[in-house]
Amino acid sequence: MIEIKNIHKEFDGKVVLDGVDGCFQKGKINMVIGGSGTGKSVLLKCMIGILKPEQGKVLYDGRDFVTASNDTIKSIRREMGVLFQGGALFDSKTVLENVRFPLDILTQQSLEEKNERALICLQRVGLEAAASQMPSDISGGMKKRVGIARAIVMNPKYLFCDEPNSGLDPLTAVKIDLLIQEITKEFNITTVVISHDMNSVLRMGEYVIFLKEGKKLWEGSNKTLMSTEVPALQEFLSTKLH
Ligand SMILES: Nc1ncnc2c1ncn2[C@@H]1O[C@H](COP(=O)(O)OP(=O)(O)OP(=O)(O)O)[C@@H](O)[C@H]1O
Repeated sequence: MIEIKNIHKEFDGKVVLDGVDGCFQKGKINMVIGGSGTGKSVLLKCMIGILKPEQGKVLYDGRDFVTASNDTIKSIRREMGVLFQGGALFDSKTVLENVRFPLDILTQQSLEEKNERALICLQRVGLEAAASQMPSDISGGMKKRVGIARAIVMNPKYLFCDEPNSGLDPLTAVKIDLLIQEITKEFNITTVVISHDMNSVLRMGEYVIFLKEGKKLWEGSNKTLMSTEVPALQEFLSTKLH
């Protein structure tokens, strides 16, 4: 479980996150939604330690990431998998080398062990046949799958996905959502997904927080989302679902 408490973040006096709370459960797809510029990516960056909030706590199963010692930060980082927007693959590495990369920098395993683990993860996303291909030779959907394989290669407890569907056609988007859902359940991961895609939110958002201008204005499940009485969320939904 990840709990965020009273997160504040500002840049040059401009408040971007204003006291955001949330509780992201294990084995569930937790989603952060909201319009453009409302602080979703900044929240994700505060959660994974790319940015430091001025105030607030990010508790990983009770361990506060914001004030943790370097050793605790390192061990929590090893428990995180991140699927970056666009996949963020290294163009000069093969698919297998991309998936193996976290093992190369974070473990002392032999090359054989690392390749074996990377191949298992590639199999899990249905891409073992593409192991020796270069990222430039595979489709956008395949790149996302490689990104997912890389994100799970360290057996994470926590998985973060930033706009996993961006740039994908609707059918491929559904397949990527399904894969993220299956992996979350199969390995009992606390998964946090930032999304613009309402189809995706309605399909899989077991816990959803809605941000507007850096504040959390609503939280609930995909089942209760459409009956919200929060005007800002109603307005957001009306622009997304015509
Ligand atoms: N490093 C930074 N320095 C200054 N301002 C920043 C920085 N990062 C983000 N911001 C500002 O914080 C606000 C929130 O940005 P953020 O990227 O979190 O929005 P978002 O909700 O993810 O939007 P989108 O859906 O368009 O990606 C924006 O006004 C943005 O300009």
